[in-house]
Amino acid sequence: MQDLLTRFLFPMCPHLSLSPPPPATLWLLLPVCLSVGPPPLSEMKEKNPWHSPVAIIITVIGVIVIVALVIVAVLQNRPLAQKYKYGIVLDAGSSHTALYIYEWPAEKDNNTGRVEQKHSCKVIGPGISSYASAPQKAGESLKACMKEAEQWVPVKRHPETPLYLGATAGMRLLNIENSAASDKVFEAVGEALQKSPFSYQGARILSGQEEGAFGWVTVNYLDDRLSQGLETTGALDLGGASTQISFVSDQYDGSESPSNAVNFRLYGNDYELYTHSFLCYGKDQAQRLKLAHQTQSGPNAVEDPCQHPGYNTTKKYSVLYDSPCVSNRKPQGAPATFLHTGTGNVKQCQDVVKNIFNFTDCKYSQCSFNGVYQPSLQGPFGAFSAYYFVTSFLNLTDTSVPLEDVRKKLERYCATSWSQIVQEHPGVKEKYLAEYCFSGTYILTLLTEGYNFTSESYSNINFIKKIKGSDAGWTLGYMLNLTNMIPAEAPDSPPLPHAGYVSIVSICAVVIFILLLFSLRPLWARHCKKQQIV
Ligand SMILES: Nc1ncnc2c1ncn2[C@@H]1O[C@H](COP(=O)(O)OP(=O)(O)OP(=O)(O)O)[C@@H](O)[C@H]1O
Repeated sequence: MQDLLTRFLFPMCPHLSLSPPPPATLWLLLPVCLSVGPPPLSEMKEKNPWHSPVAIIITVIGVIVIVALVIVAVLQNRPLAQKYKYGIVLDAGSSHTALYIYEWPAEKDNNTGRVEQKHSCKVIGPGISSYASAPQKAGESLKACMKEAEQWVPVKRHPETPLYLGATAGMRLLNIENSAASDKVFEAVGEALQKSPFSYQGARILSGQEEGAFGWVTVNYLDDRLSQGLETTGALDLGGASTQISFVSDQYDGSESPSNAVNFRLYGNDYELYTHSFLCYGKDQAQRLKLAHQTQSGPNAVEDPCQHPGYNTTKKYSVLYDSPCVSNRKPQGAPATFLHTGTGNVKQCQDVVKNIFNFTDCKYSQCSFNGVYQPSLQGPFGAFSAYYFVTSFLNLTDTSVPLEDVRKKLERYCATSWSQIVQEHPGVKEKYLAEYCFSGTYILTLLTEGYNFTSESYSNINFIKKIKGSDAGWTLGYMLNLTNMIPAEAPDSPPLPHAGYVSIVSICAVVIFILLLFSLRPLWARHCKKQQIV
């Protein structure tokens, strides 16, 4: 090649030198040769070589190349039409089933905080455990939400979209009571879900520990605490049939009560999580526990301080005791029904509620209740599900309000007559309305006497429904875990973002081009001089 240059190209530039320069400098001289062109000897000293037509052409080409480079850099980094992936989780709870659709950018499977809830659908009817005597209906009940999901997820993504069903305390209880019935419900549900166009990954009962731990993952993932290695938030979940508490405590290394430990390695950080699920201490089952206690003394009628004055309803024993949480407490010779009336007295309600807890037995260094170990509370807490439904209805989500004032507010609410409550809240389900006084009292008792939140630490609780548009609950954490979307190690990131890299390369190309031209000027001048001398 150098030979070619010496033979053909160099003679085209006789103005540079009569004897060809060494081959290594030929390449460097070439642009100068072409750009400068052979000036007439007379003008050699005066005329600015940069004004020659070839120089202008070369400059224009240089500018075009630079503009092209910049255009390539800009096009390379323009926001592309984003492609998304999807995942669907059905939360088959004790009181109802809900479907959640999650969405994340297709190329960012492993990135942090990018999975978001796209849509949720509340299945009409009760939880799947209520279909024990007609399992087919459990499957049918899911159809409407599954149809909705088909519309929300783009058709071409259907076959690759994983679909999971996780059942919680309602099915845990049914499984304890009648495992054959629980299997049949799962069979029916599985059949229905297999017919969907999604990639069905199975239905199973989550353990209480999983429910607590995945709720904690969800809260901390959505808050970007895991990826950034920040202090984590504890998770408080109050369902219909069970309740979970999960948090990281410096005091807990799993040696005391190891059954409460869950270990995670997420984004390069190790977490030793304390978690406990109390079966039968969800809001609905706790109400049963309380009524079961109250009906012991007088089976025909219960005067309930947790119901509003004027509340008066006949209830069936068969319904009240239809749960393994209370079935062994049914009073001997109990009538078919009992009269449930209200007196609306919070202090007495608190005393009745306390009866469902055992605060005395504890074989560990410290306990929450029922002999369950609990390390000292630490850090902020997110409280969701029924914690939020109840406190938001009662206007008690502001935890900066002193606990004493919260209690006074609840006292006034409970003392309000039932007729007034119904009149003031025409749009609220009567079942919920009848329970807010009890639920509020239960939540305060559970938090303060059960989990040992004090007047100070109570203000560390945040009652939440959603975080950045996604519902707080176990479902997102469950899906992130099953799809391996949270890496154990922090992902290696390139030292520069792509846009930065392209910009730096472009700038360097321009600078090198300019430096090259300038560095060749003396060379060019020397050759011109040589020509003059000759
Ligand atoms: N708007 C509301 N007001 C009051 N209570 C509500 C409201 N919506 C739901 N609930 C009740 O809150 C409780 C918790 O609901 P959630 O859906 O979280 O529980 P679940 O998943 O059915 O229960 P579990 O997790 O124990 O299986 C249930 O008792 C439910 O009936």
